[in-house]
Amino acid sequence: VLLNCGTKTAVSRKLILASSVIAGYRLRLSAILCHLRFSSSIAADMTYEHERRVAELAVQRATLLTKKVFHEKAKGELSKDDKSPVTKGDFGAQALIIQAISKNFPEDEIVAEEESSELRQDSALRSEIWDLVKDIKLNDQPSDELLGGSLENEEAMMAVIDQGKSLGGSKGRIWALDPIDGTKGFLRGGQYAVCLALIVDGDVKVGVIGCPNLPVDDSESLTVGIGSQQSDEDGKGVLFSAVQGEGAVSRPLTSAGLSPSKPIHMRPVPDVSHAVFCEGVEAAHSNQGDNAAVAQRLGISAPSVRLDSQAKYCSIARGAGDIYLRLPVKKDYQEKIWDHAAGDLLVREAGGQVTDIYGKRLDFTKGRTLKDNKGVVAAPVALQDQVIDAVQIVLNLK
Ligand SMILES: Nc1ncnc2c1ncn2[C@@H]1O[C@H](COP(=O)(O)O)[C@@H](O)[C@H]1OP(=O)(O)O
Ligand SMILES: [Mg+2]
Repeated sequence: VLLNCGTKTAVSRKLILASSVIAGYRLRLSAILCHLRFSSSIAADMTYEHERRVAELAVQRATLLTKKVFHEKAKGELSKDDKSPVTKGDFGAQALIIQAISKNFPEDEIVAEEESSELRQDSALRSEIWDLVKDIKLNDQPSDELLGGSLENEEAMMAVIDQGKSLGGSKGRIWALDPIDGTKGFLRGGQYAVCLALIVDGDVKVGVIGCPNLPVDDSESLTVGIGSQQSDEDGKGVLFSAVQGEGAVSRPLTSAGLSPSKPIHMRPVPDVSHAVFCEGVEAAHSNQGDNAAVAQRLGISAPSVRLDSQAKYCSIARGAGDIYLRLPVKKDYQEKIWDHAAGDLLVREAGGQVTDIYGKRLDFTKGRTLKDNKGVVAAPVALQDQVIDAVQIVLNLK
């Protein structure tokens, strides 16, 4: 600009012109930046929506299989202490869910509870499971198509089951899957859950839990305890989900597409002595004596609500119960990541905190197990320190 200028006035005029051009560019640039920032904030809000939807539908579809197996058992088609319903449900649900994950997210790793060697040696069991798996569909074409259609044959089913062998770790996208959590509950007609979570670089980003035997009505769930046989009637079956930073929701399970969801929250507990605590039914999985001693120290006189599976995380996340205690029975037991990842996020997104007995957050970066944690303590954020304090006194940790 300056090279072509003649007089002083021309120079200053041209300088003014040049600076207004620059100002114009600046304005446009800031508008572009603003737009970019706005669209990236929308993008951030939408993050993991696809993963959540696929996970919700995959879990919902898998519960169709587990319920079918449960009905066969309930009709007496299987002997009472026959463990095969669990085996069929476990393998079948794992195959259906991994198939949906690997169709939609082929690069992702999967840490799942089962592997196919037992099936490879038992052709009768294999074909029974295949008969179930090949026919399970959501009664809603777009939802079914999103999950990527059916598996081709028994061999494909076993290959898909074995995609769950990842060793986990601190890097990358890793799904943690428990096809039937709470197998004892499943067998006795109590609570069980189909659980799926996406962990990214060690952080749980998405958590989905299907509880076919939990009442849709939250207020009824406190009455669901040991041996209550609340299974598989109308009004039962809840699908829970959470995405990090976006809260937690629940909706009734259906046999088709997703039903409308509602947000869920832990309930406020102004006085810890009024809290209701949940624990497992199985005395071998958590120390019920220590759990009771903690409750007593906190002044809680109400009896515990006993539920199998991650239904405990779900129950407190929706305010049907407040505290979940899982105090260790065996010193050397390492909790599995698929038993906790989805529930951990669900409770934290509903206003709770989840730690181990030392008050340390669950660490999902250590492989297939939570080897740096002991036990689980989940409570509303405001109560967590108080509960941990009581746990540490009871366990002589302080
Ligand atoms: N000693 C143990 N301590 C804690 N959890 C255990 C123990 N043994 C098994 N589990 C796991 O507890 C989970 C069920 O928990 P809950 O009692 O709350 O329903 C199951 O996934 C089961 O794993 P697995 O399936 O490998 O037996
Ligand atoms: Mg389990």
